[in-house]
Amino acid sequence: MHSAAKLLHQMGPRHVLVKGGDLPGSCDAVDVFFDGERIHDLSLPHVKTRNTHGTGCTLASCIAAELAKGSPMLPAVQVAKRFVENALDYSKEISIGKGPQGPFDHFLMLNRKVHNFRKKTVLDPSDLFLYAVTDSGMNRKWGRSIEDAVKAAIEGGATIIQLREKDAETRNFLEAAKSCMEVCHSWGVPLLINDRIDIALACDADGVHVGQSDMPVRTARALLGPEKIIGVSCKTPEQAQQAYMDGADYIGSGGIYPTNTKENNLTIGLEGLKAVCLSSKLPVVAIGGIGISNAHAVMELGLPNLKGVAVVSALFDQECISTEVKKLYEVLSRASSEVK
Ligand SMILES: Cc1ncc(COP(=O)(O)OP(=O)(O)O)c(N)n1
Ligand SMILES: Cc1nc(C(=O)O)sc1CCOP(=O)(O)O
Repeated sequence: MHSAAKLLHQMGPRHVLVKGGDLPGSCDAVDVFFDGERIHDLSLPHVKTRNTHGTGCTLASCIAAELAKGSPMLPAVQVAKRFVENALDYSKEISIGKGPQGPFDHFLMLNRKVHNFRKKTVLDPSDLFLYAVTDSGMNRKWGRSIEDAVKAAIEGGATIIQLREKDAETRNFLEAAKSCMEVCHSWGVPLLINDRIDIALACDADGVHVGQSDMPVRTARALLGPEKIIGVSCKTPEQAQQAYMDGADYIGSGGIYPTNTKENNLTIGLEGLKAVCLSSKLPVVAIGGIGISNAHAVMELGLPNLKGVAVVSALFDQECISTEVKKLYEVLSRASSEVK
């Protein structure tokens, strides 16, 4: 497929997409996209069905529609591929006619609206505006419980919370997570768990945040189901494209600035953040070394899918958490009203 894509490219088109959905013996439908420089293997699970009549036309039309909306080529292809996969899954039980191939339901979106079948949007992207990420070491240093730190962050205006408790013992972590869930839900603020899918399941958290070397997004989705939020860390456009393909709900991208909170963390800077935002349709939250003094510079990039900042030490390594959250909220509000 790679060489076919390269040979086709030599004939003149700027981009080539070779479809591999019907390759025998593969559990994934792998398509190959070539832009003249890089080959991208686009892989989604293969939907087993005889109802495939019309998939090629739908794929091409969906790519054209995304391009018309202003999307670059690769994200347009990825959106179209996801759409076709959803539509195949949706149409797999249809039984019309007796031939070897059945129809693909082209009225998927309409029918979804009629039957209220649309996948629930689990994350409101505006929740990423002021994302507070806890740290057990900082709480210990200031003599606070996780619950008190979370309560103070929410009182100050945090819009989403992540429990990032790297050295907590499982039993203690679970108990704390359960109490934080009560606090968060009484305020209507989503609570995510860093890395630990087991803790998220056990306390019925709103979702998880995973890194590139943690549980893969697709496995996390299979374990958590469609209703939970999954965030994934991305430092490169390739990772951001994959995050969308894998079904993540948002991207955490950093380190924007150097940080003392995470050891040996690669700083990607504002340029790296921009590249990640531009290469994915997913909402993005910036992380790493962000605080009151530099949050404005991040948000003034004015990228439509950059929805907020995620912060650890500038909130939790401080004497009064709620005061720092309030100050940061003001900086972010000012920056976002300026770029609108
Ligand atoms: C919002 C957000 N973005 C990025 C990260 C980093 O996650 P990860 O890469 O898994 O690193 P650790 O947090 O596990 O050190 C995050 N936690 N939150
Ligand atoms: C947890 C984390 N992830 C990062 C990434 O770049 O993915 S940077 C980081 C630490 C952020 O802490 P602070 O706000 O104190 O700099």
